[in-house]
Amino acid sequence: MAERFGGYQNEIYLHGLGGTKPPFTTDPTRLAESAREVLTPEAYGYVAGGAGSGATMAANRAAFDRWKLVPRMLTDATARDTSATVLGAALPAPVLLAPVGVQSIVHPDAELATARAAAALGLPMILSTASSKTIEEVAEASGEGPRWFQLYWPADSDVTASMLTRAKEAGYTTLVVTLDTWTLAWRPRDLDAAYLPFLTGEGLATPLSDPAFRALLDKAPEDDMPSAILRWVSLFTGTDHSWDQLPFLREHWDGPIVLKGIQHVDDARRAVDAGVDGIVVSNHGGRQVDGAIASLEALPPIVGAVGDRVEVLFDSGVRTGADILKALALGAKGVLVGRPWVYGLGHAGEDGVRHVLRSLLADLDISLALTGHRSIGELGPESLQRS
Ligand SMILES: Cc1cc2nc3c(=O)[nH]c(=O)nc-3n(C[C@H](O)[C@H](O)[C@H](O)COP(=O)(O)O)c2cc1C
Ligand SMILES: O=C(O)C(=O)c1ccccc1
Repeated sequence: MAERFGGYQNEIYLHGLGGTKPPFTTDPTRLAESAREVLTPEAYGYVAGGAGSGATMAANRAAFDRWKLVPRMLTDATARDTSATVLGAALPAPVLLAPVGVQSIVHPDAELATARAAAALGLPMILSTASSKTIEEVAEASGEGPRWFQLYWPADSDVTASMLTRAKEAGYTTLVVTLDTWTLAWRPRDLDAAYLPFLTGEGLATPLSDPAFRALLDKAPEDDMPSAILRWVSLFTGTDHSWDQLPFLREHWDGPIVLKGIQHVDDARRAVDAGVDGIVVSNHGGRQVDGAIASLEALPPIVGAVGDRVEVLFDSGVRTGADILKALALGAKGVLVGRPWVYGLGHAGEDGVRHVLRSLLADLDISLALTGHRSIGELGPESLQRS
């Protein structure tokens, strides 16, 4: 395991010896601007944008800056191990690909490319309900890689049950239920461009191919796409569910269930009471509630309240290896990463996703070493100082 990910640094330098540079930047802070050059303005705006004024997106980053790592010396971190077990899955690092819908807007290979890149590294790709390739197609592309499925919970129980059955049959083991996007936020960039990718039918591959969904339609989607799209939108947006409906998901799912979008300590407690296996402390990358607290600020109190009863994962704003160390030191068992690899996908499909993930994992491995830790388990509050 030692040096497995950090080895990407050597690989890049050795290529440099032959005059070859990496495919695009290794600088996580420059990924967005470099992707802007290769994406359409609408696609870029959709991926990079946040809700409202962007205040929550900025707060997510500012919160990481308030925590600083305190390096330790002479700890013999030459041989180290980034592996971790997340919800029963043994992973080479506690890093997951956050569910991201409609990937065809950034690259035609879309979720298939992402699935291949994730599988090659052994990291779970959490497949969005709003994918531009079907669950079955993406499962096949995942090969031996771990398969997690994200549910946007439709307002129809037959459709919900059908999609869960398909996911199970396609080999998905862990269910991530996203709670914070039961309706779309006020997103000025997309509104100004009158742009909503799934209103073109992109991102609806799974529902459009679903027998229970098709049974609700008067005409097949192929014969009347606008009606099919509107029907889907009415099922997935505008209707919220309630805590007492969670047993329905448990009845239709055998593996771990994770609730994504938790920010309040009391909701974390309710999740525990509901008997779920994990939660993702997330504000959807600042794309939903403008003016909400930074997701990293929500993490420590939630870990304090429920961390011993449920696995707490984290996302929103993770960009660097140091960010991952900080979230893990504050008690997260794993982190989800969203936009960075989407930019990689836009740049170069599967190779682009791989480059971004390998860069992030190498940065994680090297940062773990240079702060004096030999394993993920050694990280804790004493690894950090708040400033
Ligand atoms: C373009 C885009 C599409 C997304 N689609 C979904 C989705 O389909 N389901 C979901 O649960 N979260 C979705 N998210 C949210 C991510 O899963 C994740 O919470 C967020 O991107 C994390 O923040 P980060 O981008 O700062 O890493 C999306 C995010 C982006 C940027
Ligand atoms: O844009 C998003 O953040 C998102 O979660 C989403 C919602 C519906 C379809 C695709 C993505």
